[in-house]
Amino acid sequence: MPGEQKNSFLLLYGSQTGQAKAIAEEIAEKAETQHNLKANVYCLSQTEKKFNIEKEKCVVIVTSTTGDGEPPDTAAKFFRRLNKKTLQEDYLSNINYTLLGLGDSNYTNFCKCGKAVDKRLEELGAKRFYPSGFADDAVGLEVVVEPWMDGLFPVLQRFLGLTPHDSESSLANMDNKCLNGHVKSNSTSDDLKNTDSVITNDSINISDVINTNEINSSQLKQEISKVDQNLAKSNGEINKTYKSYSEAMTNGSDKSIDLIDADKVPLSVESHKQEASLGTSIPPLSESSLNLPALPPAFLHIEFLPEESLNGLAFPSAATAVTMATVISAKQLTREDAVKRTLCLCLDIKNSDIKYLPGDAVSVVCTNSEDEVNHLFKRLDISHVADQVCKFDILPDTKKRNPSALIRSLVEFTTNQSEKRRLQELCSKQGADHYSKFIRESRISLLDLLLTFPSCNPPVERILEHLPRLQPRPYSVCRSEIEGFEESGILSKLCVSFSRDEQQDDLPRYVQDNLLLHSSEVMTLLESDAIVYVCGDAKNMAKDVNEAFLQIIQKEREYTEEEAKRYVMKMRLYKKYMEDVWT
Ligand SMILES: Cc1cc2nc3c(=O)[nH]c(=O)nc-3n(C[C@H](O)[C@H](O)[C@H](O)COP(=O)(O)O)c2cc1C
Repeated sequence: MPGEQKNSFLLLYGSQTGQAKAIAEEIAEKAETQHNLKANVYCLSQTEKKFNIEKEKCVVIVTSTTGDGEPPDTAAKFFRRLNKKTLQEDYLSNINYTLLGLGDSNYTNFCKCGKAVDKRLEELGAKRFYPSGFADDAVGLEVVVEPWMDGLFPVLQRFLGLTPHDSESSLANMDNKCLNGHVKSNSTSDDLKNTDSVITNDSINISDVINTNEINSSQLKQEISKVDQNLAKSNGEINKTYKSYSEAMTNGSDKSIDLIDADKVPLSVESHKQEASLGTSIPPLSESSLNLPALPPAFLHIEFLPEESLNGLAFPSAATAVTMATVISAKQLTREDAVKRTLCLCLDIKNSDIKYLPGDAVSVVCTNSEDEVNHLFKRLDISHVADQVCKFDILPDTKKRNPSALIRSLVEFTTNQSEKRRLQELCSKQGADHYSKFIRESRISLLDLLLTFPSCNPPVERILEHLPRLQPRPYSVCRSEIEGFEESGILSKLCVSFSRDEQQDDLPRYVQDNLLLHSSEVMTLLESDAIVYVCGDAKNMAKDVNEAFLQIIQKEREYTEEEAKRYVMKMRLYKKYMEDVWT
């Protein structure tokens, strides 16, 4: 834009739940602090107010996809403007852009919004100065985001005519037009079993793990005594990342090994040798060819607390203190052959202060298995302090609280050279595929990693930097009270669907069936300014409900599918179609 600094570029984000925004902010921060670049960051909703894309020279867009392949609410206006049929073919011929799409391959329309914007920009003459990337939440956004971001800066510097700090552009590594994080197959135990041909002497296998009883813990002990600290018996937090090794490695195979109960180990070693090999087929890389992410400084400090301060720590989002409830009955709602079992649990909260209304959410705090926690304590050699209470603090002068990627941070604490090498490979750009396959898709946990790399002995603070807090599980409160609303006239009509109950075939099983059954009434309501609230499962219910509305509009008003879609899109835009959905 006229008057802009030479090193500046426009950075736009479209975000529904905050991830694209956070990534855009990270790009802006890195651009400024590490690459002498200046990002002018705006939400896509600020189109025409803060920026006019057609007047820009260099634009970076980060956008997610929501609903059933829809743009985030904040990007809807931008999206509509961009899709105007009246725009000339060369409308954006002056701009140069790149795009990072966020999505989730569990959804049918993976990264639909990012892909549509990318395509439309190209159609309107915009030039892609750096390959667009599409990151998949199902396997971890970082698998694509990190290398994409790393490669972006040198290209931006060159593009803006600045001297790059690092002329080594990763463009060379990106021979595709787009960097696509959509993982097509799921890595299973079979994938791992079938790696015979690639197992080398370098491979790390389970027999190494199990036979290595001697863990070098001196470093850890040193670290612990240095900060004179205790560890809380925060088993939830410590244990959150643990998935049983057997689950991760053999995926339900009857040969599965049981690491859950430490006392039940020793494990059946031989039959699992191959399953446990991690990333063995990465071609040998020279030290200098490994492009590892920089390791940020540690930021966590641990402090003793007196015994009496145990418990009472509220969850940030909780409206009440955590209280104990007794399960007084449990009834299975689903049939025996149902894919998923649903239970109706009755909890006794007589002795608690909890009061609730329909619409509130009650969260259940599920603890982790004590055995798993103990196993991790044992591996970290901290069992002797595990029952003591402690407080974590971010060290003063910490600029950024994001830890480095877990595996990257483990490298420096690994003494065995071949293990170290394997970890380095797994966190290098070149090892990204293997990271996806052997770590992320196989759902390898922290404990799995530590067991697989026995010479890796990180101090506990570095581990804690990576562990997410144990999250409470929210359940919506609903009571039969709502029927009272109908009786008292607050509700003029109530239609309910009980999809899991045994019922006659001709009755509407799902909410979408009920909508279609009342098609004409629903259409009348839509036209009299009704607001639709959709709440629940995103993948099936919200998608099918959206489809039911499209059908109703087409049927009742003889609209084409395109027109019906525009109708619903408009409702979304004017907040007449609201979703609170999750997967
Ligand atoms: C309700 C909902 C619907 C979603 N629909 C899609 C979809 O249709 N296609 C897709 O690729 N990802 C979909 N996603 C995944 C998001 O795009 C992905 O999680 C992304 O990282 C979210 O970024 P944001 O926080 O910036 O919105 C959906 C996520 C949610 C919560």
